[in-house]
Amino acid sequence: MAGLLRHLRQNISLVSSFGKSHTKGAYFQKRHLASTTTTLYDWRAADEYVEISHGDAVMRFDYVWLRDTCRSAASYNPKTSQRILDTASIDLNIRPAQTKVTDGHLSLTWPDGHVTSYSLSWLAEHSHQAKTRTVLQPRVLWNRDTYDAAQVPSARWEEFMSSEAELRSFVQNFLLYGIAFVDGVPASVEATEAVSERVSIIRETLYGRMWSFTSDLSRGDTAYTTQALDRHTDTTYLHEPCGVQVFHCLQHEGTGGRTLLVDGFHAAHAVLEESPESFQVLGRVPIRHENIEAEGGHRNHLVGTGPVLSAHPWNRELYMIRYNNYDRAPIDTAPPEEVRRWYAAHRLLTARLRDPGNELWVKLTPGRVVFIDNWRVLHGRDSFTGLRRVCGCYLPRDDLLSTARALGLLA
Ligand SMILES: C[N+](C)(C)CCCC[C@H](N)C(=O)O
Ligand SMILES: O=C(O)CCC(=O)C(=O)O
Ligand SMILES: [Fe+2]
Repeated sequence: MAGLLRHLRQNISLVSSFGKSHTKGAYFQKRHLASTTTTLYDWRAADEYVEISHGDAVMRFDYVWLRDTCRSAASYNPKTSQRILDTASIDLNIRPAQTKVTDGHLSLTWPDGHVTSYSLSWLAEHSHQAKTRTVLQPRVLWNRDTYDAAQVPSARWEEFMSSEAELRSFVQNFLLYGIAFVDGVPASVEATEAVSERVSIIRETLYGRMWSFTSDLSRGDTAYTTQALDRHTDTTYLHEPCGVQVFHCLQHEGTGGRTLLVDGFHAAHAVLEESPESFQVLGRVPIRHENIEAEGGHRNHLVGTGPVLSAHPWNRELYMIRYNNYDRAPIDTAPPEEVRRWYAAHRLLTARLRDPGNELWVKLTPGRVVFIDNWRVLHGRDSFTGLRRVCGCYLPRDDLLSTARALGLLA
């Protein structure tokens, strides 16, 4: 238990320490765990695996994995980046007839004569050990002061739509901070759609593809009123909540209606520091959220299940927070003693999320489009008076990450 907690803390703090030692550029280089000079590697062939040592890393590759992962033309098609080899046909006890390392390459000759070759640096990069030591997505956790101090630039509509460099730096900022802005966008649904499609495909939901809403209760949800909305993430009632939310306030003649943004990972990190047990409970207890509409021509009953905090099991890196107290369903997915612990943990997380120092308030105005990482950053709004119309859409997370990788970013 103590070991696991230490492990948790190390890995989560890795995420935040990226913030402290934030030097732009270093984030976006592809990490190479190993140099290609063979002299830096030690290797040894055992009965069931090859072991490669590099620095203090000892990496183990089982033979069945080495056969399955073979990148030769007969096993893998580089044109489609797809496997050809039928994995189920590999003898699970396969052993190479010959194993050697020359010029920084491991080569294995299998009993049927087929030769598989890997560069040691490629193997090191694809080792389980490397994965447990690195974060998938470097992030800068923020509160109001650190976000303000970072002076993250907004993208400009014209450049954003035409220049790949502008798009790339926008996506970079989105990945690091979980929010990013585009300024100078024409105040229309069409332009908002164009700006969104520049980043990814649009995710259609029960609210449609592009939506535009005002306080007319046209849907059975508090968003369609003038009331304040406390911080939350959207679409928690989907098993896979929408990855990104795009907002563009097209019109507001009245008072209030400011947008609240809170870095959920920063708050979760504070919980981990204060109470690792609470952090674990929030990652362990599956809860449900629901969206029920039975009036006004809409018939929906969506239910999504998942914990408040989700982390990758191999490195304990946080990748999603689900937090919506409006849409949360009765908790019947855990025994009473666990539920009691969950409420205490939820209270602590809520306190951190409500810390005024963590609140970033912005007034969205026509022309300023915000992209919010709905798996990380919570949003809310002030109550307001007067006519206010907001449009936007949701984007699937995978497709935004795909764009990021295609632009050469680490995601
Ligand atoms: C954004 N838009 C106005 C279309 C929908 C609002 C959905 C609100 C819902 N309670 C949720 O959190 O998902
Ligand atoms: O009105 C707003 O600014 C945001 C409302 C909201 O939370 C939503 O539409 O998801
Ligand atoms: Fe919302």
